[in-house]
Amino acid sequence: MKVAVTGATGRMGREVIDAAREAGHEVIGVSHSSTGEYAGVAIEPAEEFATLLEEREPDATIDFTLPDPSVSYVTDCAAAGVPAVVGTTGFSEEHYEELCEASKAIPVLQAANFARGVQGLLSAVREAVAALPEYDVELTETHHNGKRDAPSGTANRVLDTIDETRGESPRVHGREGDAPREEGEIGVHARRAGDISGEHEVLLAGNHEELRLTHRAGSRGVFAAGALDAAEWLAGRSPGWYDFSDTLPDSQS
Ligand SMILES: NC(=O)C1=CN([C@@H]2O[C@H](COP(=O)(O)OP(=O)(O)OC[C@H]3O[C@@H](n4cnc5c(N)ncnc54)[C@H](OP(=O)(O)O)[C@@H]3O)[C@@H](O)[C@H]2O)C=CC1
Ligand SMILES: O=C(O)C1=N[C@H](C(=O)O)C[C@H](O)C1
Repeated sequence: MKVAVTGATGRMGREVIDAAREAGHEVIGVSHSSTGEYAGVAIEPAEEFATLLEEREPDATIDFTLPDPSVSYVTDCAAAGVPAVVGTTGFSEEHYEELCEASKAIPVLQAANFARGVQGLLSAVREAVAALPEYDVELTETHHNGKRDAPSGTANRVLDTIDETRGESPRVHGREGDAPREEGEIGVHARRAGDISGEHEVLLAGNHEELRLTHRAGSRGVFAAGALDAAEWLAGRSPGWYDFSDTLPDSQS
């Protein structure tokens, strides 16, 4: 597969390039900040991305950047007919609308977390919340000190999953003050420290017992591997909006 990697000099961009090279793929790096070479891969300037897509015709693009550049890259992919895998998080509603617009022309797969275990976490959370509707729920996510968006994209996905199961709950971010917990609220806590790749813990408590569901990524390589699998799966698909769960073995599609 020939794959273009945007945000090539970022933490995830470098990780995806390493994984793609390891798997024997042809890689085109794209960066807004530097050109040259990384791991034997030529890094092309972002302003030439649209031309590069037309001339080099990659099978897919993998993007881990920021919301605005991500939407811009995917819009160029739509114009050139190149499938887009998007790992970027922190999108607004307006960003999602633009990504959905692009998905009318090309297949787009956006996922807040490309670790396969997170699909297991989402299923476990759905089941636990359904089985224990009166238990208090608190969510804690922990990431490296360079992460910008909070709560994480994965945390937001977990919160949406809880809402889908037991109805919309008020979210209390980083609780403080002088009042007991309100019934039904969900506490959301974001920690930033060191080089932690990503940890999400859902705590359910009640009836003098606790249930803790935790996913911990051991390295960023986990996300890069999932994104590459998604790109291989997405290449050649029809235009549309796809979820990472669609690519996994027990999926119906
Ligand atoms: N879905 C998942 O599984 C995962 C998602 N993520 C998400 O991926 C995103 C990136 O994370 P991470 O790699 O740690 O972040 P980094 O800050 O390390 O990398 C982001 C890269 O985006 C590019 N960029 C920044 N500003 C601009 C701009 N104005 N125009 C174009 N490109 C720009 C830069 O690369 P360059 O200078 O080369 O252009 C930068 O290095 C985040 O949203 C994070 O939450 C992270 C891990 C896993
Ligand atoms: O920024 C990160 O590093 C990560 N971001 C994703 C998120 O926001 O959920 C996924 C993963 O936890 C790592």
